[in-house]
Amino acid sequence: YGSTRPERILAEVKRKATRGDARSVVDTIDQYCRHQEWAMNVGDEKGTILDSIVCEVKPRAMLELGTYCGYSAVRIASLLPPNSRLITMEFNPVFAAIARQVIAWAGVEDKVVLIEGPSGDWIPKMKKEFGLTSFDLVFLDHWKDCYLPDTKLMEECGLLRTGSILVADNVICPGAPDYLEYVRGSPRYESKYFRSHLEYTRVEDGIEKSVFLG
Ligand SMILES: O=C(NCCCCc1cc2cnccc2s1)c1cc(-c2ccc(F)cc2)cc(O)c1O
Ligand SMILES: [Mg+2]
Repeated sequence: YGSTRPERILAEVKRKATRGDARSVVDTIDQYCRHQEWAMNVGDEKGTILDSIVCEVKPRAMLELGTYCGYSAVRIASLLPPNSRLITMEFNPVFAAIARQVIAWAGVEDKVVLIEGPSGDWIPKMKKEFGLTSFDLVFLDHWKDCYLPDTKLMEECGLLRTGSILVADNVICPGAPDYLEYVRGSPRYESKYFRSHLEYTRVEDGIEKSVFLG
């Protein structure tokens, strides 16, 4: 029987990473995905860009769309100030089950809430479910054709405030052209592109950072 890629990544984390050491979990996954088998983590190069934005913003309330194995959730959670929380959303229950274990192994489970299901269903009920006013920072890393509709939905649901920051992975590869056109063309956003590469490859990719102006 074949294990899944996320299961093999979890096995590698349990074998090689130090329990409670988020950095070692991140490095173990990067090593494995660079040298053994590619996987769609944001990766070390784009991860460094994400780290710098998280450190600059110091979000109290952060949302991640697209958990996968929990790589970026661990990366982000390890940088969050005390009393802040990352809500990360995953559609695929198999990925979510693996991510919960990776997050626990890294010892950041008290900063992370993992929710399962499609973003379109969850976004309208997040304020009530989590007693939120708005998100300080949102990392978009889920279906690329959902970046734009979900951004509009977050605006409509009042989940963005003046100064909220959107960080979008993969705006070049696989690409999110409609999203890019929107945030770059809208007077309600101040957008900036950080050129990088698709995780573990030489293919061009990048991260778009967009400040909501209200
Ligand atoms: O698809 C990607 N990520 C999204 C997985 C969608 C799952 C979810 C949907 C959904 C809906 N609602 C709530 C939560 C969620 S989670 C992705 C793909 C590549 C890639 C793949 C092949 C390739 F040749 C080149 C790049 C690289 C990346 O960095 C990616 O992030
Ligand atoms: Mg991605």
